[in-house]
Amino acid sequence: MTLSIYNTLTRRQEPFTTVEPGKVKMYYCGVTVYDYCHLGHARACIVWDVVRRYLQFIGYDVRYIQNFTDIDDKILNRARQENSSMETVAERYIQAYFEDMSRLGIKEADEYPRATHTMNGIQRLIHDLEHKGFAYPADGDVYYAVRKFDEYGKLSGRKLEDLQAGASDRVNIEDAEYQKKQYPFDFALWKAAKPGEPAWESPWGKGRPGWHIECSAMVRDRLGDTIDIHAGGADLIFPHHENEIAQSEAVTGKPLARYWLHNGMVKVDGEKMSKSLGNFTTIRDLLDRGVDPMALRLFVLMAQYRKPIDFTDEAILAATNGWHTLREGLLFGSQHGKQLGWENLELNKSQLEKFEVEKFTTAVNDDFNFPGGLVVIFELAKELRKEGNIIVHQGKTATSADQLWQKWQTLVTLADVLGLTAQPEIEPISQDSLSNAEIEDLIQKRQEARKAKNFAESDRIRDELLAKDVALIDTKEGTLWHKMNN
Ligand SMILES: Nc1ncnc2c1ncn2[C@@H]1O[C@H](COP(=O)(O)OP(=O)(O)OP(=O)(O)O)[C@@H](O)[C@H]1O
Ligand SMILES: [Zn+2]
Repeated sequence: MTLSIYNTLTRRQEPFTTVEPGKVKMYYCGVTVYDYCHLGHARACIVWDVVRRYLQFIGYDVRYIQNFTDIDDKILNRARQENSSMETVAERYIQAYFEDMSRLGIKEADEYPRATHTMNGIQRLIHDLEHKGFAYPADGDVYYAVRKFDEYGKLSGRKLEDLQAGASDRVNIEDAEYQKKQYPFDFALWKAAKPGEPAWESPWGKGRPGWHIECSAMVRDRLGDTIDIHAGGADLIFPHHENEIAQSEAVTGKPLARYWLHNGMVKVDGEKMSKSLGNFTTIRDLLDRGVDPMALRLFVLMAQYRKPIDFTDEAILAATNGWHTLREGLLFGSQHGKQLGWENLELNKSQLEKFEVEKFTTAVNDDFNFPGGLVVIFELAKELRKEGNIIVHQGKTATSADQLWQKWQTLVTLADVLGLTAQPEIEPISQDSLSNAEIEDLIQKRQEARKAKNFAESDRIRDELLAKDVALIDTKEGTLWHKMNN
């Protein structure tokens, strides 16, 4: 079975074919940099990282571009609050983005264009839109005339008439922007400079670009008129991606993207996790609480990528459990390889178990079914864990070293496609284990140390537990713990 994927644009699962054979051009709408990334961003970044890795695994040459939105009202508000500049805020959170994503093992994109670095491309596009009659200036702003683009609404399935009916009682006619627009759903391509805000020279006067135009300009500059995959969270389908299509396709007359892919939301109590709503947990908070980055990856990949997922402590604990099983399988080579006569542990793609690889690709080829791929990975990990136990307890196993080598190579290779890797040197597996009562006692002592603000002691206790394979997760309701070898 070859790869087929669900396309938001056609609302169908379709065979995957590319503009240029063997090559994939992919663009992902990245973060607006005004705060630390939360678990919703983690999901989006993990999903698209794994999609890219998988496409490479099945032989595509992938060019992957992800933007940073570094001009935005939210960034300006943040700069005002802390009495700094838009650049300072943006730089800080771009830096933080790279720190967090490297902890999660996200591969870097080929390029990270920023709105502030794309001013020529943005202005060229607005100029072309104006020239073709899709945009009109209004008092220093420039707006896109949505009624001029016949196909407006084709991605989201929303019709302008319905939008208008739904919004008539919510439109603020006092709003300055509203008064400049010829039609309420026209959107800003360029906004006239406001006092004290950063601004760029342009044919329409000093100002700054709207949000949607930056992505159209970046795609056009970096990847060309038609790309293969345009990705982002499902919250971006309308209006952001609808507007990107309207802008780009009005100018080029060609489809902006062959496939529109959208990841489902991370939710908290049924609501989207969001910076704006304030119901978020940052990636760094979660990892600093002791959750393994690979467990977070598993939390994301255990769900079909388009479906929403609820963030709960229990779900993270279940993923942590899964990760410890998988980790044991991945560490099989470093733990038992010497005894089995393996000289080095280098991976060799020609020595994989073809049948298992096929099961894995058959699963994932069905609309990036990563949970299906994980089933194959977990089967291998459990088999190797069992073999490891036999070796430890009986000194040897009846399975041949060659067979085990193939299994282990296959496991490590397939897990790596999902970005799941284990480091033996920083994750030693100890032999002596603690009783439940001893663990509870140490957790109690750690709580007391934390209450007394003796963080050195509380960290020491956490490390002591970790060295004995007991992981802690602090939650609002107290500390949960988990034995990593179970
Ligand atoms: N809760 C979520 N679950 C999954 N993906 C998300 C979530 N929130 C944001 N994303 C995705 O992350 C990427 C970057 O989002 P962006 O920086 O625009 O966040 P945002 O929506 O402005 O933030 P917020 O809504 O948290 O204020 C987008 O592709 C977006 O769809
Ligand atoms: Zn975008």
